[in-house]
Amino acid sequence: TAPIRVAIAGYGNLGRGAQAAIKQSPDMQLVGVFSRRDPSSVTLIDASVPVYSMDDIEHYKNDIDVLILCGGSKSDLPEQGPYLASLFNIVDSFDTHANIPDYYAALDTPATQAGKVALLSVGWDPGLFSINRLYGEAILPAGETYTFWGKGLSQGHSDAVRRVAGVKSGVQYTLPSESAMARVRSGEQPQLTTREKHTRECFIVLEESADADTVREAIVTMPNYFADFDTSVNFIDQATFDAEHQSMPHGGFVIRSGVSGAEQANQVLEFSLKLGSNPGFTSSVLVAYARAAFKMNQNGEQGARTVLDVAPGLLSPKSPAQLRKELL
Ligand SMILES: NC(=O)C1=CN([C@@H]2O[C@H](COP(=O)(O)OP(=O)(O)OC[C@H]3O[C@@H](n4cnc5c(N)ncnc54)[C@H](OP(=O)(O)O)[C@@H]3O)[C@@H](O)[C@H]2O)C=CC1
Ligand SMILES: N[C@@H](C[C@H]1CC(C(=O)O)=NO1)C(=O)O
Repeated sequence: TAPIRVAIAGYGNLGRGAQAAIKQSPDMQLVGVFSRRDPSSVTLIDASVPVYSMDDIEHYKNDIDVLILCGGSKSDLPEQGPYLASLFNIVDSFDTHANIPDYYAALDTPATQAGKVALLSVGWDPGLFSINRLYGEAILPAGETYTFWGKGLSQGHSDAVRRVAGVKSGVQYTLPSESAMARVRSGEQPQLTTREKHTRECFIVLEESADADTVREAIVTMPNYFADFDTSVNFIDQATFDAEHQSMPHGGFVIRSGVSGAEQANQVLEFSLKLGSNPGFTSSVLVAYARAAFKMNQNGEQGARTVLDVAPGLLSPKSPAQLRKELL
């Protein structure tokens, strides 16, 4: 069968990872990369495909089976998603959790009208962690669910600080509360506030003219990203940033602690990730779900979907018969 024709929209950490993941997918062909920047200024991890201007993407409507959106959730996807969903099957990693219902609606209308699938909020949280929170609640209705991240680099929060006026470079690390995790693992089932579970640590290089207090205030009060957390903001110079903040490890776990069965036994469901590269993993999830989005559309589905709507078998390049033979 013909390869699935894939393209990438937005070429940053996720975009680079998506190109690498597509190379690992024998059933896919990368058609090209689209960027808002001047294509001649965008360097691919390998120059095997053209870089096009995002302004021209409509002209490739019939050349792309599924488009992988790798823009930032803070301000790129809210603008790009609805437009691109009117042209292509898309997958994206939108992760501003509080805004997912509104963003879902904003994609559903154009995707339905275009007869395309828009698979949003794909990744690990939201994404694989969402699926495991669902398993936990559905299978162990009498219980509590906890999610912990880090210590590691959140790309969503790093993208968000980079969008603050006066920030030249920035990253954000998420630190889980050791005491909160210990209480959960002991089976206590504590009621924990957002602030009791994680703290956030930012490292920022300021633009020449920027005021540190103004930048710090804009970050720590930022709704949905920092306002509900104890957040520290550390200002460093570019040389230190370049030397000490280039890797993007992360990870975390979802744990459901509940009771079930005639004997009302204690049951624990846990799913964990240990990521050497947050973008390298997230983009691999995006590529697997790009395969599923294409198949769903081929099967006649249209409109917005999330990972909670996707049958796991669709993620695999293997046929259902092969999967039954190999994985059940
Ligand atoms: N659901 C999940 O589990 C996860 C979701 N995410 C999401 O992924 C999003 C993207 O993360 P990430 O790839 O790290 O973001 P980046 O900051 O690396 O890239 C975001 C966009 O910025 C532009 N860009 C990239 N590099 C440059 C540059 N040097 N100069 C100018 N513009 C540039 C690109 O657009 P263009 O090419 O058009 O200029 C790119 O699409 C995050 O905002 C987060 O929300 C990330 C991890 C997990
Ligand atoms: N979407 C997150 C993926 C995980 C990481 C995270 C956090 O550290 O707050 N929340 O969810 C990311 O952008 O890295």
